[in-house]
Amino acid sequence: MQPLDERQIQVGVLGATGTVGQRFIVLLAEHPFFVIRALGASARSAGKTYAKAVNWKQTSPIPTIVRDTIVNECTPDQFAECSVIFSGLDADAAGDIEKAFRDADHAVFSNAKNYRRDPLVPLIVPLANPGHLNMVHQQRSLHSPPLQKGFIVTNANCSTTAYVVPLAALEKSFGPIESCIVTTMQAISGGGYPGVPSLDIMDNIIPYISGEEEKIEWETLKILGGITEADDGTKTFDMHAKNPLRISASCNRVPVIDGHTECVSVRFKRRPPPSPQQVREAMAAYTPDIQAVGCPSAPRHAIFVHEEVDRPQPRLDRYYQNGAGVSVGRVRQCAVLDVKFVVLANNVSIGAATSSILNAELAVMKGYVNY
Ligand SMILES: NC(=O)C1=CN([C@@H]2O[C@H](COP(=O)(O)OP(=O)(O)OC[C@H]3O[C@@H](n4cnc5c(N)ncnc54)[C@H](OP(=O)(O)O)[C@@H]3O)[C@@H](O)[C@H]2O)C=CC1
Ligand SMILES: N[C@@H](CC(=O)OP(=O)(O)O)C(=O)O
Repeated sequence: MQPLDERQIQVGVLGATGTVGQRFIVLLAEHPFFVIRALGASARSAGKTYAKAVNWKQTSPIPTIVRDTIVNECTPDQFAECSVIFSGLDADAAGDIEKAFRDADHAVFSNAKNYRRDPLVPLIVPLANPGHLNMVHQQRSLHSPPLQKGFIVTNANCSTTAYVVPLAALEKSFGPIESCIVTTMQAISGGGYPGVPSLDIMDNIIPYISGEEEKIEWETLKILGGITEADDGTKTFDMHAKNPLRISASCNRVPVIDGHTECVSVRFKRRPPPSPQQVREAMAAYTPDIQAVGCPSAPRHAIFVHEEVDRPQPRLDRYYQNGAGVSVGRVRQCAVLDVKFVVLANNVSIGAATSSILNAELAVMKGYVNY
């Protein structure tokens, strides 16, 4: 394990052996102030060294700082020294485990779907709605008993994350958006390891991903909606209720390993709508607040806008800004709605682990993490 200095914050990774967990390990091993202190996975892995427990699928070797770390079961007593907990847990296990860690006063940054709809839990895509982080005060104070340090923050479904970044840029410059149609082409790694059987996905497209369309349609409203504050100071997520946004999502699994590509059409409330060129310029200039705060994992540019007619492509563009930015291309007029474009995001980076790390960096910088 690395030596600690006063600037460093000890973190634990739950689901450390999984697809998202491995990406956490790669990113955290190089992090300027988070230091991996403890790893957790299922009873199948507990008691083994990380190198023995994991089926490592990354292109770089297992970082030496975790190779010989013994994997624990996911119980808070094994993570007492960790102020921050990153969760890449399977959703079947995440509900009870993440709650136990929050109740034990840990700051939990989760990728799982379990708490995304909780009215006190921020659902944060760091390149879109970092301001929702301030809901954690209310989450702590309404907890019984009130919590000093603990909270849960979730990131979104990886397909939601990809297209909500350009949507946030368009809302900011030309909003409100009135309606949106999105068709996804999702990578196999989105389903975790081993994922869809090779005989199903090779030479094929599967036009169904269980629960995915509903998640995209619902999560977008929470992310792009603001927070309403009542006279007594009580806050609620407004679910885009002031300007109802209609969304239709169609989801497909395609034979790509990493990188979700999505075709998006948008209609604005304002008439006349912005031109494709205005949309291109607004996306390229979009600067989310996390860049101003100086989060070390923030991409220099949130959205790269391609001029080439055949971009973005997963093989060429999924590592843009180390997987932390999104790539947009083919911005053009839509004959049915107003404007259409293609967006690509790395589902295991900004779609998962990178978003959690950015959310945690923001929480540290804003003073929400006590360590
Ligand atoms: N892959 C992606 O692109 C995205 C994934 N997500 C979400 O992130 C989470 C992780 O996904 P992914 O990495 O793909 O999944 P994987 O199936 O690859 O990994 C799941 C992890 O959870 C652990 N686990 C399973 N059951 C238990 C249990 N009962 N107790 C403790 N640990 C357990 C596994 O440990 P062990 O190895 O010991 O079995 C493994 O570390 C999921 O909730 C997923 O929905 C979100 C956005 C994108
Ligand atoms: N279902 C997504 C990944 C995922 O796990 O999503 P969620 O965390 O919303 O269940 C995909 O297959 O690409």
